[in-house]
Amino acid sequence: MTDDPFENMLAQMDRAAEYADVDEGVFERLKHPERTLKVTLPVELESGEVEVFEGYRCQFDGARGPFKGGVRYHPTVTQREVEALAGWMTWKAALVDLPYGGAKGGVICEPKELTDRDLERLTRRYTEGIRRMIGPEVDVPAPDMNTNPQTMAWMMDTYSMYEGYAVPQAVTGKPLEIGGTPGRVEATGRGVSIVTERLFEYLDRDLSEATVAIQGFGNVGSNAARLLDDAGARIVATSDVTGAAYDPDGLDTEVLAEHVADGGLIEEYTAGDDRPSGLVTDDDPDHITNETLLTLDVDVLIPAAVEGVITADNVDDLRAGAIVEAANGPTTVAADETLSGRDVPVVPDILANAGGVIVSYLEWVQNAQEFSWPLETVNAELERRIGSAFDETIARYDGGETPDLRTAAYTLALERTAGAHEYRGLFP
Ligand SMILES: NC(=O)C1=CN([C@@H]2O[C@H](COP(=O)(O)OP(=O)(O)OC[C@H]3O[C@@H](n4cnc5c(N)ncnc54)[C@H](OP(=O)(O)O)[C@@H]3O)[C@@H](O)[C@H]2O)C=CC1
Ligand SMILES: O=C(O)CCC(=O)C(=O)O
Repeated sequence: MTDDPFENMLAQMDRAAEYADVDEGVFERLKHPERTLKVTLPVELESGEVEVFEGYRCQFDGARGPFKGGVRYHPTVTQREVEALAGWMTWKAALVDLPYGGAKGGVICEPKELTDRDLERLTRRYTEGIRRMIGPEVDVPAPDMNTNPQTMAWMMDTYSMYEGYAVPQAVTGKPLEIGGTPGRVEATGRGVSIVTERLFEYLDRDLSEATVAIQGFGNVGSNAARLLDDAGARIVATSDVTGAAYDPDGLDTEVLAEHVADGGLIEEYTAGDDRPSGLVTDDDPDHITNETLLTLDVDVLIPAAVEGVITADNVDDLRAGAIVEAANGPTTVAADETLSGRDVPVVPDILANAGGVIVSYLEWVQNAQEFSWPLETVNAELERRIGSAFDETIARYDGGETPDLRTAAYTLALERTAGAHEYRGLFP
């Protein structure tokens, strides 16, 4: 088995193809990204030093509509990773039935070592580099790891400067002041929370008695933690890259979020005195490794950081009752087969983390309409769309058509994407 995320995505497709009604020629086509642009990005840093970064934008498949997908800033970005992430975006958009194809962008950099001004220059350089490839009807970037509304504002501004007028619809995940939608910042975490609640309903288990461990406490992990906490679940562990905090009585997700927002590391987190949620614990949390967090005996494990963390090497040690994949690609195919054999429900990434792209779509629609919706409308539409994709996935799995939820989700996504290709035709 492989650590290569692209190979992992292909293996997931192969696994699902056994159960999907897809033309062989079209299926072969779907294994190849449409195009990937590699850009060289010289940036004069605030220190006066010039650093040359490398970035990518991959457009994986555009049969169903404009390409859509986030931009990641991370030291471990590779072309293959960006191509895998663009593939997963394609299956995600198809599964939740958005009129989009899939894309992804990435820049190899360590954002923690860059100042805000460095990040702005890098973002503007990157946007200029991929400018000819993106646009409201062509390819619409959004946030992913280590990018945020400010990054999207710089992208929107750079794109707009070249067009000569403001083009809010060119990116999503923007600040409200320039055409962002209420609800996008927390949308991915909200979607994770909704599908976890739906899974518990389906399994006839009680979420208010459930313990949850979340790897990663960034945008997605922290919002999922807060919303699941609000839904009554007990968040017993979470982490950043430095390590995890674990308290079997439950962590105070509000205090923890403040600690992280103030620049604190999870490995430094202590319970402190200020507990606004009223949660009572006497002790500071234990500090454990990210690897140990994955093996905790919890009702739900939510990987919400990087890909390839649940593998053949640790799957036998996993004790979680269910897995909800907030991160993209956290489980390798080898581990997946073991979990499927053990009947551990795994809500796949293309469903579990689709809340982000759903609300990005709602932002894009509002920009096109030059009209803005209230938060309640956005959240209700998110819940309706992700709930409906959840029901369709369950219907395919529960009827015995597929061995697990991932295969069920992939068969739906592959059939929809292949169907678009069949109607449009493979040849110009
Ligand atoms: N943002 C979005 O809307 C969407 C994101 N996703 C996926 O969700 C995942 C998280 O994204 P997001 O929350 O936006 O990213 P953030 O950058 O906001 O947060 C990432 C979190 O993961 C931690 N982390 C990074 N590397 C590791 C590692 N090697 N081991 C353990 N923890 C690590 C980070 O710690 P530290 O802060 O110390 O670096 C941080 O807590 C990604 O897989 C992303 O692709 C999916 C759909 C949409
Ligand atoms: O909001 C979007 O358009 C895409 C978010 C994203 O990158 C993802 O779902 O992985």
